[in-house]
Amino acid sequence: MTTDDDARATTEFRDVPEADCDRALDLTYSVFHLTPGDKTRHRHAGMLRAALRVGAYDGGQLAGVAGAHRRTLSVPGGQLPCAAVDFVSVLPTHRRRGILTSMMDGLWRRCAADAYPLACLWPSESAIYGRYGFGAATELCRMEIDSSRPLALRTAPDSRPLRLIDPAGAPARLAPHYDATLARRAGRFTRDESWWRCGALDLDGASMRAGQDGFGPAYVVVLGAPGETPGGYAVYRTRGPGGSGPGTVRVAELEAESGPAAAALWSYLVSIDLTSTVEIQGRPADDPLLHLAADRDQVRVTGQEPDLWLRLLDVRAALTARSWAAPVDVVVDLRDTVLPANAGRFRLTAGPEGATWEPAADTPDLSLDVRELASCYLGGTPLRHFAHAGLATEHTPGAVRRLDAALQTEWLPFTGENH
Ligand SMILES: CC(=O)SCCNC(=O)CCNC(=O)[C@H](O)C(C)(C)COP(=O)(O)OP(=O)(O)OC[C@H]1O[C@@H](n2cnc3c(N)ncnc32)[C@H](O)[C@@H]1OP(=O)(O)O
Repeated sequence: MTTDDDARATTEFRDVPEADCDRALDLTYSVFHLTPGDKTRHRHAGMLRAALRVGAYDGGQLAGVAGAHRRTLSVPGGQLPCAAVDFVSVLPTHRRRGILTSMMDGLWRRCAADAYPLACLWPSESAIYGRYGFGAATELCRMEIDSSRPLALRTAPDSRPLRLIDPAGAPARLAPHYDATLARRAGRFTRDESWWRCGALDLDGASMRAGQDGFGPAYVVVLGAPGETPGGYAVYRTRGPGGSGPGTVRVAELEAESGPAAAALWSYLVSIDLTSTVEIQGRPADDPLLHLAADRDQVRVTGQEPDLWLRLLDVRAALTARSWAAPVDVVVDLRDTVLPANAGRFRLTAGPEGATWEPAADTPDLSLDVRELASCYLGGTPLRHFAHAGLATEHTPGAVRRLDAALQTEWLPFTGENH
């Protein structure tokens, strides 16, 4: 008989060669109970081939796989390389034997070799990844607008023309506008042509949902005259009234340079004939829509949930790369049981000119875990929320307040890519 211990001893953890990518995809589809079409599989195969990949081999069998896309994330005041963990799968016959934990160790070694200071993911279940030092770092709100009547506004809409443009040409038109938003909000990914194609626009119709939810292809509406950088845009799909419910406009993405620009785009989306609901899949909690709507009963927040989870792989690199809203000088006892190089007592000296994070022998002002630091890093959850929950300890009165003032950002971080 083979015991679990024997099985772990015989499992080998190593990089997954390109030749095994098909097997890795089969494993992923089986554990996620998916039967994708050819287009979807082709897209995923391209993404997996371009990713960092580690696998668990039990004899000739691929028992586990984990990948990480090479991406760049906006952080306050800049951008940093970020390994976006994905495709995490372990055969049901091999679960709960530590395979995921060993694969994460393998991924961290690959990330260190490629100098990734950050990693991130969207968990399938929230209970899994805190143990590896991930903390929820951005949140999204789901919203709904009653569009059986025009949108009542407190902000006069931008009067520039609205135009529908060909989605195929949209990446080139929208990219400069989207790129400008990266400086405003942390937690967003830079996009190349292929991420534009497979994200909100789904130009190849290769998303798992394509054609299955009654919604048609993506439409792109832009604010502004031809030849100008748009003052804003929205990407949306529609479903007419019928068996599946009321006519619905489903908004995948909306970016606007100002309140009036947002007002113009939301008014348009609410005014589309034969629809009576605008369903908004993910917006930041500080979305101006909640204030420019004159009748808040017309705009409902239907859910608020964690979005992107972040891991600070190299705490010094992460802290010294971001901008700081106020001066702070605190000594922090940082716990990191997974990556001990981050752990210890450090003095953070930060302010508008930059930051240092150096080993210190002084009495600590604060104690916290790297998981909580990750949740605060982009300016999302303030540290005081964790202190109130007993998850961070203030030894010097006022230390949490001072660190929160320094971490604060004008706009909440937002990702809004994976819904
Ligand atoms: C970013 C992404 O790709 S998210 C996708 C994650 N994948 C899935 O959900 C697909 C289906 N599930 C699986 O493939 C596997 O069950 C996995 C990947 C979730 C877990 O793999 P395993 O090899 O069983 O995990 P492993 O044995 O290393 O467990 C490590 C720890 O996590 C815990 N854990 C694992 N899965 C879960 C879970 N779903 N919920 C809560 N805890 C969990 C284990 O109990 C263990 O805890 P311990 O350290 O206190 O003992």
